[in-house]
Amino acid sequence: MLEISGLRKVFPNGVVALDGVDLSVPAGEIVGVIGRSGTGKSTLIRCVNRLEEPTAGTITLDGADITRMGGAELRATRRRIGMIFQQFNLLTSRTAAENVALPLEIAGVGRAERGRRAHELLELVGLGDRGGSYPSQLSGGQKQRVGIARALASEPSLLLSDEATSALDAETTTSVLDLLRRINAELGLTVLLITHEMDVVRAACDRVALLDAGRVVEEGPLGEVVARPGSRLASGLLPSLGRVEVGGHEHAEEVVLFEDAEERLAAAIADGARIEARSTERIGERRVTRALVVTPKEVAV
Ligand SMILES: Nc1ncnc2c1ncn2[C@@H]1O[C@H](COP(=O)(O)OP(=O)(O)OP(=O)(O)O)[C@@H](O)[C@H]1O
Repeated sequence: MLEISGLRKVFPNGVVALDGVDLSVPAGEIVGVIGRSGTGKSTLIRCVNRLEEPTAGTITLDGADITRMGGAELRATRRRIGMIFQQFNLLTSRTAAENVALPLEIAGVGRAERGRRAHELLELVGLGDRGGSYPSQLSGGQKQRVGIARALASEPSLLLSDEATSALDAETTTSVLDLLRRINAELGLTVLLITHEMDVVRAACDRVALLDAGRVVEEGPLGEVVARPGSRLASGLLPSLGRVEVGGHEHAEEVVLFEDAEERLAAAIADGARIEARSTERIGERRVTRALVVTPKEVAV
């Protein structure tokens, strides 16, 4: 469990990047932090492993406050926190297996054991046969898989993902996010992921927080936020189905319905409504149906 409380970061030039962030990342969940460019997402994630020094606030991982740690304790905690990056950050002069083995080398693990673990981790991310390849011989998606295997080498309990799919095309993004979900389920890994893309949140996260000007302005489980009227996260997660031209005696409305969608729409149709467009998808733990409904003015869905 990661618990961030009252986190502030003021840079020496006076920029307030984080202005009192409160955020809980429950153990074993994937939490997405979404926000526009410059809202403090990178700064937040960098404070968690102390690549950036917080100005105030606390960050506790399984009860221990990371902001107060130093020396050996901080180094040991950092080993429990893996990180993956937008640009993969692989060493170009090393093979995939050697990149994965790097954290183990730094931790003083012997050569044979490093090789065995690196191979195991590459198998886990679907690259069991590419250990001898150099980064230049791998696709973007494969490089990120190597990055994920490397992040898992020190058996972290928390994985930080900094726009890990932003440099990848849509199809590769889907497969990397599927991999993250799989390792989250198989290894019970907790994941804090930052992104500027709602599609990433929809595909990968259990919970989401909206960061705006250095503060969390809205957050919750995906299935809960989509049901909040007027929520910025809900409108981001549920893009509009489009517009329809209607006559003066008709009324067009986009409705969001949940588990009782079929009954509600059937009742509306029985009352004379027509459905111009609809889509149903699973968001978090809920089945969400959006429908563009045209009704005679006196009927409501
Ligand atoms: N080292 C630094 N010194 C001064 N200001 C900084 C520094 N790093 C970031 N900032 C500023 O802090 C604010 C938050 O930046 P941050 O990179 O955390 O945002 P972000 O949401 O990750 O944006 P992006 O998606 O563009 O990376 C911005 O105004 C940025 O210019």
